[in-house]
Formats: sequence, C-alpha cells, structure tokens
Amino acid sequence: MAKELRTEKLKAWYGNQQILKGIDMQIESNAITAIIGPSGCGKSTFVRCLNRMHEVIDGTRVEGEVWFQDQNVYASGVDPVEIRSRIGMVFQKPNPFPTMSIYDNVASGLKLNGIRKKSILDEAVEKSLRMAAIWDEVKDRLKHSGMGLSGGQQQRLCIARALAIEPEILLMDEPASALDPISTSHIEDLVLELKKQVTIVIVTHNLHQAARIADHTAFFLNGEMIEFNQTEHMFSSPDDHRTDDYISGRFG
Ligand SMILES: Nc1ncnc2c1ncn2[C@@H]1O[C@H](COP(=O)(O)OP(=O)(O)OP(=O)(O)O)[C@@H](O)[C@H]1O
Repeated sequence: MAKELRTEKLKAWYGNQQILKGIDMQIESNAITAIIGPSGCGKSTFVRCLNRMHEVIDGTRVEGEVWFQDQNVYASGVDPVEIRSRIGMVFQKPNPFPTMSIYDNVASGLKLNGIRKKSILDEAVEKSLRMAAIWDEVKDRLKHSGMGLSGGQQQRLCIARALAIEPEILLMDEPASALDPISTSHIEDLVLELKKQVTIVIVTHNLHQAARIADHTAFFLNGEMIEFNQTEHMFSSPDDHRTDDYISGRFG
C-alpha cells in the first residue's frame, strides 16, 4: 500500500511536559486513519505535529521525523507554511472567518496564494463546496456571511475552505464532536467520499465513528501508540489487552 505519511520516533512537548513519547506510524494514501484514545493522551498534539502546527504555540518542542512522501517536514529549510497548505486541517469547532462571505471563506486561501482571476476563483469555490457536500445549500447565498449557517453547515464550509487549496492530506481533529447526529452523519458520509481524493487522518472520541469510517485505527494511551491496526481487526479482536479494555469501555 502506498504510504503518504510516516512518523519516526515522534516526540512532542509543551514546556517540560512530554506529551508524545516516540510515535512510529505509517499512514496510507487515500485511506482514512482514525486516532482514538482517552482524553489527554496526545491525539490532537500528534496530528498538529504532522503539519507543523504544534510549533505555533509558544514553549513547544518536537523531536523525531515526519516523512511526507520523500521529504522530512522537520528538515531545515522546509517552509512550514507550504507544509500546512499541502497538509490541511479542520478543527473541532467550526471556525469560518466571521467577517467574510461564504464565497470569500472558500476563496481566501487561493487569494492568499495570489490567484485573482474571477473565473478561476468561481470554479474553485464551486468545486470545493461541491466536494464538501454543501453546494446545494449555499449556492444562492454565496455573498452572505458564513456565520448564518448551522453548525454542521459551518463545518462543511470549513472543510470546503480547507479543500480549496487542494491539500494532499486532510487532518481532522474531532470534526463532528460539536455537531448533532444528523450533521455528524453528513460529515461521515463526506469523509468517506473525500478519501477517494485526499488522505485523511481523523481524531475522534467516538469509537462507533472510527469503526464506521476508518480503514486503519491507532489507539493512543499516555502519549504512546499502543496499537495500530486494520479498524475491523482492532474492534473485533485487538492485539493488546489495553486496547480491548478501552474499546470495551473499561476505562477512558
Ligand atoms: N496549549 C497547551 N499548553 C500546555 N499543555 C497542553 C496544551 N494543549 C494540550 N496540552 C496538554 O497536552 C496533553 C495532550 O493534549 P491533547 O490535546 O493532545 O490530547 P487529546 O488526546 O487530543 O485530548 P482530548 O481528547 O481531550 O482532546 C494534555 O495533558 C493537555 O493538557
């Protein structure tokens, strides 16, 4: 299987507190990889290290390697801004740019990259909104504020915004945890559809969600990766007793 992203002995700190204790993981292309584990085990920190978002917080440190195809994203001379445009991110709480229209939210990244031609922007905005399965709901109000949308629509708008700059990988940090069950199911359908075009890494608290959508699942505990397996295998007969305890609700 093609490996898009690989971490080697990845360690991360906030100040003196070590959060990740040496994670080795291989993430397959055009697949969904879920990260599960109890609160505080380092799931968000891990995904934020993949696209160099961890370092935007003062006092943080990373050791080890993240290989994106044949490039170590932590090598000297690598531009973190370029990495973040190729490895996009969607956060837990929908965060449309509040002063911008729906259209401008999606076009913003392209405009930052210097694209000005209206026909190109129009096409990219429509394509991204379609990919995020929200085009039909917003096509008649593209000039309205994104803040007027429901939570689930806002999250799909944020996914469209992330997709507009055509990332190769999309990191999703609990993208549905602030949403109701119907919006959650829209997001899950969307993620399943998107994996044809983008490699997806998704952090989730929701074990059923991981079981429903992920091809592979990683179980984290106290900053270590206890198990990484095919999702079906992990949820039916996990190799490690700690995974078994977690997925059967004995802790966490
Ligand atoms: N900005 C920060 N400054 C200091 N410590 C932090 C910061 N963000 C997270 N931490 C600490 O790092 C540890 C791991 O946090 P992280 O958010 O990666 O865990 P998580 O598994 O994603 O948790 P959750 O499921 O609750 O979101 C926790 O102990 C948390 O308190």
